[in-house]
Amino acid sequence: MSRLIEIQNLKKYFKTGRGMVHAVDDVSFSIEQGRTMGIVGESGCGKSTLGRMLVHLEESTGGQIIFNDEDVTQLGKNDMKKFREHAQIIFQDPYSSLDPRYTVEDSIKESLLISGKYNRTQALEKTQDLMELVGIAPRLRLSYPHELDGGRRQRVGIARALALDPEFIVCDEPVSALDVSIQAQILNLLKKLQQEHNLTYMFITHDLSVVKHISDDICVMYLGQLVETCSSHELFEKQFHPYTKALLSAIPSVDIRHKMNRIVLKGEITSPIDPKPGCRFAARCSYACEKCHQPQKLEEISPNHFVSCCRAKEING
Ligand SMILES: Nc1ncnc2c1ncn2[C@@H]1O[C@H](COP(=O)(O)OP(=O)(O)OP(=O)(O)O)[C@@H](O)[C@H]1O
Repeated sequence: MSRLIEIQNLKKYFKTGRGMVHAVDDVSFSIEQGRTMGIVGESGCGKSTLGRMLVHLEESTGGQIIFNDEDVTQLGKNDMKKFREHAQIIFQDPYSSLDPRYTVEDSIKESLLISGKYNRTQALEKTQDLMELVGIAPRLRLSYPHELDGGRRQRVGIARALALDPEFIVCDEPVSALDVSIQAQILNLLKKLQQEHNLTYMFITHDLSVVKHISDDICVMYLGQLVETCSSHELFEKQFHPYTKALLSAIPSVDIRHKMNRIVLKGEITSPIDPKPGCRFAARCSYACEKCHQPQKLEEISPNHFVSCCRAKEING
């Protein structure tokens, strides 16, 4: 397996009237071709900002994004245009990302025509192929977004993302706005497309049962930082970071072996504005001590399982 995307010390800070928001702070990980990296963490931890940087909808403040061995943050205008064809995004709410004045056909055809790679006839043919690929009936080609249900709208969003044959897709909460029955259909469609087209996904969600179903590997984020990462299978078996333990303890489990006592977090959430060095979870962590106020490093605690907690070994025996 080869590495498709690697991010190194990636940062995004937003300047605000009250100070600098550290939305993504020194995050590093990589994704192998054809695999899905799940990104989990509570609201405001920087998931969407990270996703937007990886498809260059947002400029990074620092760090590197290596895509197919090239640093995307250093690309010129023409190479950036090419990169943006290879890296696409699917949004949570296709209703707001689709133009209400465009029919299904126009929405999908648009990016094909803008790319300059297809003439009108070819773009129309490819649009029809894409509709079939994502399961939109031909009779819906002239429908407008408001005439479609949520599932079909998301299928249009997926067809648009696939139009230029990308290698990498950021899926930013793509099923959170859908009914549970439709969620499964869209997740299965994404999996099928991944297998057929060897796609690499970064899948952002706050829903742990969704991430368990779809991801090969998982990154757990807390207030802009990566606190734990390993394979999905391993994370649901054994967590080392106190925040990951609390996050996973909230999932209802029918399997008695994996039943965890719910850990209710107490204490103030640290502000993302000009945070102090040290563990950002310390204010809510029952294991916090003096050492936690010093900068923490992501360390390999077992093969391919990385944790950013100076007490991880001690508290896990
Ligand atoms: N344009 C911006 N200007 C200032 N702050 C921003 C901006 N965009 C995001 N932020 C802040 O950056 C932090 C991370 O936001 P982000 O939307 O990436 O988190 P998230 O984990 O995706 O949250 P959610 O699950 O609610 O979408 C938050 O504190 C947010 O308020």
